[in-house]
Amino acid sequence: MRANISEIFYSIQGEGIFCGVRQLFVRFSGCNLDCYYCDTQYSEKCVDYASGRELENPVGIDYVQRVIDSATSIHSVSFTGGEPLLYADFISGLEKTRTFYLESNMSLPEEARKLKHVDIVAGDLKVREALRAGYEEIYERTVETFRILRDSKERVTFAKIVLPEQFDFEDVMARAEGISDYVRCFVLQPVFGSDVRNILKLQEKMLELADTRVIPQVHKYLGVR
Ligand SMILES: C[S@@+](CC[C@H](N)C(=O)[O-])C[C@H]1O[C@@H](n2cnc3c(N)ncnc32)[C@H](O)[C@@H]1O
Ligand SMILES: Nc1nc2[nH]cc(C(=O)O)c2c(=O)[nH]1
Ligand code: SF4
Ligand SMILES: [Mg+2]
Repeated sequence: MRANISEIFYSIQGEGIFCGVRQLFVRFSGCNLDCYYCDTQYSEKCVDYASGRELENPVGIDYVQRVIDSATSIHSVSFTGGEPLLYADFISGLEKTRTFYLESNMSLPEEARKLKHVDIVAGDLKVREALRAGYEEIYERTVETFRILRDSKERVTFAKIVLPEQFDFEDVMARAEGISDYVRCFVLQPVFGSDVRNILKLQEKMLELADTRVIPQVHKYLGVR
């Protein structure tokens, strides 16, 4: 099995409730959504910063398994992208020799069913303002994906809500309520560099519903990948 991978690197997890842990990141190329704020680009080749090599895409599963098996002092392996659920078959074909952490837009429930063995799910709940079209259908698929990969004794699942300065307060509250049974907590993540005043007001309201934290993208302040 093969997958298009943009980069493999070590860094600290810069987002969400595991902020600060050391991870091996595997970044898949390509996405089914088009968020206006997306900060991610893909290189044509797979750049493996862990070993200082460049590989042709698509990369074979045996190569990725070897990188994972030789990873040193990591908390977990972060599968991100792009959208890693587009590569659910590939990820489920890997032997879980480390803790698996999934970073997903949560819009592909059929693919999520293949990935029930992941240990940590950092799932986005997209706000209407993030997307150009098709929000209602994407939201429905998001609820279903959170239901499939819900928080449990075996898995930590939390939701990240990435917020611009202006957003529909009531709509975000209602959307969050729709998945609150499936997540351990909410993380409000500002679109990087934007004003947080409205986000702090939202936190105050959302705390009536669930544990809700405001955490920015820490890796960008540190200037690391
Ligand atoms: C690049 S995405 C990859 C995983 C998946 N496609 C998703 O959106 O969750 C990783 C995380 O970065 C967030 N993100 C992307 N661009 C951002 C920005 N400019 N400011 C804050 N968060 C951003 C996404 O919302 C997501 O939580
Ligand atoms: N350090 C660091 N932490 C991250 N957490 C989520 C990321 C992502 O792009 O998925 C990311 C990333 O790109 N870098
Ligand atoms: S879903 Fe993730 S990778 Fe895709 S466009 Fe949005 S932020 Fe970028
Ligand atoms: Mg990133």
